[in-house]
Amino acid sequence: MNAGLRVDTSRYKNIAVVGLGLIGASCAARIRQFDESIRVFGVDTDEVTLVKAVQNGWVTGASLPDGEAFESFVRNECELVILATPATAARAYFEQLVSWGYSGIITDTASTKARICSDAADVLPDISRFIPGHPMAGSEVNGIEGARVDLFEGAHWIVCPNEDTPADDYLALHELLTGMGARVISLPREDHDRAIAIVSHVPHFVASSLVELAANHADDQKALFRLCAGGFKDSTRIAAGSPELWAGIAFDNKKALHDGLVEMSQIIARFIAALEHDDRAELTALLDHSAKIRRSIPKKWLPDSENLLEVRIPMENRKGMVAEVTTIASKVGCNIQSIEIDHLTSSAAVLDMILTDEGDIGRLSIELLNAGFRVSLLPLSVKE
Ligand SMILES: NC(=O)C1=CN([C@@H]2O[C@H](COP(=O)(O)OP(=O)(O)OC[C@H]3O[C@@H](n4cnc5c(N)ncnc54)[C@H](O)[C@@H]3O)[C@@H](O)[C@H]2O)C=CC1
Ligand SMILES: O=C(O)C(=O)Cc1ccc(O)cc1
Repeated sequence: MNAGLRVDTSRYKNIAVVGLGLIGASCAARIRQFDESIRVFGVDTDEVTLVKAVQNGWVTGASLPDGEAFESFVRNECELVILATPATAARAYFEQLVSWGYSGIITDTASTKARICSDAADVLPDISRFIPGHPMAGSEVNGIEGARVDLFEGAHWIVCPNEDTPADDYLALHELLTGMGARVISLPREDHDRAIAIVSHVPHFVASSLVELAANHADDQKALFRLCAGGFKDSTRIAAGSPELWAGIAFDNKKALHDGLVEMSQIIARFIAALEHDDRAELTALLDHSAKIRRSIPKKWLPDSENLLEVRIPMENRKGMVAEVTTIASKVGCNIQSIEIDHLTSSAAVLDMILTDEGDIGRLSIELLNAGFRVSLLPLSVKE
């Protein structure tokens, strides 16, 4: 790897986690395990949750939202706020943080991005301080009881930088999240809700529908549900999630969820039609198509080999460069293990990314070149 003065990206040493439920407490626990020197201040409306977080050693301080200790932490120490409440609660925190003169970075974990981004834009005097995030890991067990230190291990964590996002802030967040075991994917915030409707929100409502179907046919629920094999359990686990949380997600992403469910009903209608027409070939073709696609999804996203690739791109005062480059890398399936800025001289810097052996490197180079970047690629031996 090239020598040179590195920007210190591990600079988040004082982090506030607001909402210590499944996601927030898992974040706090993992951050503390990753680096004990990081101070994590936890905030929740539920006092029992605060006590558990402190007892487990997942936070170094904790208070209710109106606690003086929270205000003092934000005013004097805090460099990063992670909002891990339902999305509807975020606006009040943006307002509170602004009133306390907070100028550090705010990120979040909400399942939808439109509402929280619009609230941030309304409230924050400088929208570049908000970098939206969304871990694609979770569970049907909500609250701190469901929290696990390894929840994000190997999971994708969507981050939505845009042209306003300062490179150093994005890089520092990337460093923290990869340190927590997650694999960071950049996605434009405008594309997030439509994409996630298909892979998360529609599946949740389909899972609930399957449970409804079975319930409609269960005189004695226990007897019918005892017949469930793994398939039913696999496809319905998420239906046990918090109804309040999911109703919130549904209305925050109403149009995309609605359109996805309509499309889903059209797909089911094709199965119904094939049955009605005794069309075995059509039914088999439909099943074959989805079986092939399902089999091609890896159980775990793992690099093909331990080979790493260093990608270096001169930085030419181009606004939003980091968002653009990382979004292109995510689009072609490349996994950025680390990303840093090499300041070669006072006026010349290079964006330096280490990629694992995944994705379409050829397409990455072409897309970066087409976007006007000068790119150099260097295979790295694992021992370097
Ligand atoms: N459940 C899941 O699998 C996933 C959830 N998310 C998102 O992460 C966020 C948190 O979800 P979960 O952790 O699952 O929810 P949760 O219900 O497990 O935890 C939420 C926590 O926030 C607290 N809380 C609620 N309102 C608050 C407020 N105004 N101020 C401070 N604390 C407050 C609650 O007491 C609770 O401890 C949501 O936006 C959700 O959409 C993201 C990925 C996965
Ligand atoms: O439990 C699971 O498998 C999930 O899919 C959890 C989940 C729930 C909500 C999200 O926004 C992201 C992930």
